[in-house]
Amino acid sequence: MTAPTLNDPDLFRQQAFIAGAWVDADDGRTIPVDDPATGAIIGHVPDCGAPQARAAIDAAARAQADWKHRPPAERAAILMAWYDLMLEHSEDLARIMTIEQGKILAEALGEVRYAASFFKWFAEEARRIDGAVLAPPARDRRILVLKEPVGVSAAITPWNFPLAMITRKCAPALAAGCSMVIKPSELTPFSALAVARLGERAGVPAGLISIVTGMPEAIGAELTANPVVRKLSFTGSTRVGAILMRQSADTIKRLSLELGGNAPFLVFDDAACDLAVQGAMASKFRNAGQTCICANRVLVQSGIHDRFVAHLLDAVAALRVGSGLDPAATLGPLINDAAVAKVRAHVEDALARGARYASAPLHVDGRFVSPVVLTGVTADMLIAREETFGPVLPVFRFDTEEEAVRLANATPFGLASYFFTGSLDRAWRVGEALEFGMVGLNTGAISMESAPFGGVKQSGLGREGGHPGLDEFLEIKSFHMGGLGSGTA
Ligand SMILES: NC(=O)c1ccc[n+]([C@@H]2O[C@H](COP(=O)([O-])OP(=O)(O)OC[C@H]3O[C@@H](n4cnc5c(N)ncnc54)[C@H](O)[C@@H]3O)[C@@H](O)[C@H]2O)c1
Ligand SMILES: O=C[C@H](O)CS(=O)(=O)O
Repeated sequence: MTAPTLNDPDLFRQQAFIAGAWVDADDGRTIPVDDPATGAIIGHVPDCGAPQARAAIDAAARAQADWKHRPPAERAAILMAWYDLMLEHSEDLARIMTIEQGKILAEALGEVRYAASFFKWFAEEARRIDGAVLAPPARDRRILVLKEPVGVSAAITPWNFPLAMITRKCAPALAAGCSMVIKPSELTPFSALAVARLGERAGVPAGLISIVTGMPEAIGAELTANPVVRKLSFTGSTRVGAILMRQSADTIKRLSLELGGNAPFLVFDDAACDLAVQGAMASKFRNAGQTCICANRVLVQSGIHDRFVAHLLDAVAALRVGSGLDPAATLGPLINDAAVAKVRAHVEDALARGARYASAPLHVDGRFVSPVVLTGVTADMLIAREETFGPVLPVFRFDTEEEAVRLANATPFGLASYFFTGSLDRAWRVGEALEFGMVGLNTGAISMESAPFGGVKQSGLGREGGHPGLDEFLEIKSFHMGGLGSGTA
């Protein structure tokens, strides 16, 4: 076993965090976790089942009964202490993330800061959860609109951003006065356990959050069926999101679903070419292409196509594939062998249907995959219809704006989209015509704690981040007072 070398070894936890205690699985079973770069086992976590998930839910209910009455300033102070501890331990958190998920250390550090920012932003907002007093409908009536915490919430999170996808849920939940039971991906549990340890140090009350590690089906079944859980926040594939939605129906849970994407990236003739190349590189190759919002289809207008591709190839040629711990690397390994197989299948299918390599051909070494640019890509190819989730940039050619928007929208997904143009008129037309939850105009960077993040169609329900992210954990109560002034009140 090759556990990460840390400044604070206490942050590398190989036990689940349930009801304020660090525990093994009831039956002692564990799950190995490997380093995507080497395949070496870095450690094991408990394979907890439904009973331990139930214990976490019961503890969350007990803790939330008090937490919801804590003054917002007290809740905010704990979230800010958690924020400070995340930044203080950012190097260790990044190292754990790189070793279990594979992303290059610089990106892991970026994720730690991005993840921590949700604690700060929602600590500030915890003090501003106000309701309303309505204009009285009659002399003897008064109506208050109260905002109250949903109650016990659950979160199920993916492997590709193992810290940010947790804090993007946990921060608003606690700010709103809720508690949360978290099931991280079995592929990247150590980041979740480390941030829970810091939460414990920050003063998060015992039981308010739990990290239940283990294979997903049994834990997920409990989190979705247990009526004490009033809210499920899921980030992951659309396939699993649909399963969880069905499983949550019997108890009518509030749902936040952050699901898959198939982002179009449009480059019009009047775009600033270098800016568009920078945007494509930032969007496509972050986390080796393993992000829900990365450019999955790059559509380039005929007049700029060849110039854009030429500049793009220069930028791609500068990428360096290697271990995330190698300071010279800019592309880490993919998460597992299945991810590599999907990338290979997409490239082979595209080539078989007429696409061509513009870059060097695909080269695979274990889970290290070379960056590839394909041209002559068309809508009938797998790479156009599915998330590739790897460092392959497919270039489509289009002639008219109408054709570009039609092609962009021709997907059941609607998460992120991007377009580059120098025309203000086109910016409004295309920005409003794109059927996606998020649009980047002349930028490939659209993730920040203050802006609502989420998708339409089969990319999900609800939003995370910003004020909508807080509303996901609040209920509205209309409080009607009658008989006032009658001497009976
Ligand atoms: N929209 C977003 O914000 C966002 C962010 C990150 C990732 N994603 C999407 O997530 C996917 C990649 O992440 P992934 O491979 O971890 O997704 P995944 O759906 O395979 O797994 C996500 C989580 O769900 C759990 N899970 C799997 N099957 C389950 C079941 N039957 N019951 C309960 N839980 C179950 C997993 O253990 C994991 O914790 C991609 O599609 C990506 O687009 C979306
Ligand atoms: O993979 C999806 C993540 O939500 C991307 S980001 O961390 O929000 O940029």
